[in-house]
Amino acid sequence: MNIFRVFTIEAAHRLPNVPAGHKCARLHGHSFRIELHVSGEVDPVTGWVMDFADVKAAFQPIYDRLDHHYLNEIEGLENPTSENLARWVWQQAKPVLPLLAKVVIHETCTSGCEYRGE
Ligand SMILES: Nc1nc2c(c(=O)[nH]1)N=C([C@H](O)[C@H](O)COP(=O)(O)OP(=O)(O)OP(=O)(O)O)CN2
Ligand SMILES: [Zn+2]
Repeated sequence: MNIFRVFTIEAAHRLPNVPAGHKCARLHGHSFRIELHVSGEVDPVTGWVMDFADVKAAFQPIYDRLDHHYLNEIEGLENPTSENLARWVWQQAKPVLPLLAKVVIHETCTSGCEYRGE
């Protein structure tokens, strides 16, 4: 069974390695939507894989590093594309959420990526 919890962060970034003149080289911001997907067996007593509240609690310190921050200043996010953000979130969250199965980043309403840790 797969469960998920959705988080929204407000954050600024710029992409340092895009071609000259690319709009994303300029400082701008997004309301990034971050989905954490957790997979496991449904416990027959609780009826859940894990408590959504425990997903939230595990992610909170990571969330606090991202929300209302300039992503480029965060170690490991010097080039904060959606892809690199997904991998960074995975690397931070997997140790505290061992059942983590997928990270989905929505950078805008229409663009984003999925990462399963490969
Ligand atoms: N593969 C990726 N491509 C782009 C990324 C990225 O992280 N990975 N990021 C950007 C920019 O940060 C940009 O802010 C988002 O891109 P885009 O979807 O083009 O944004 P718009 O909302 O401006 O799209 P329009 O439909 O053109 O208005 C760029 N590419
Ligand atoms: Zn952007």
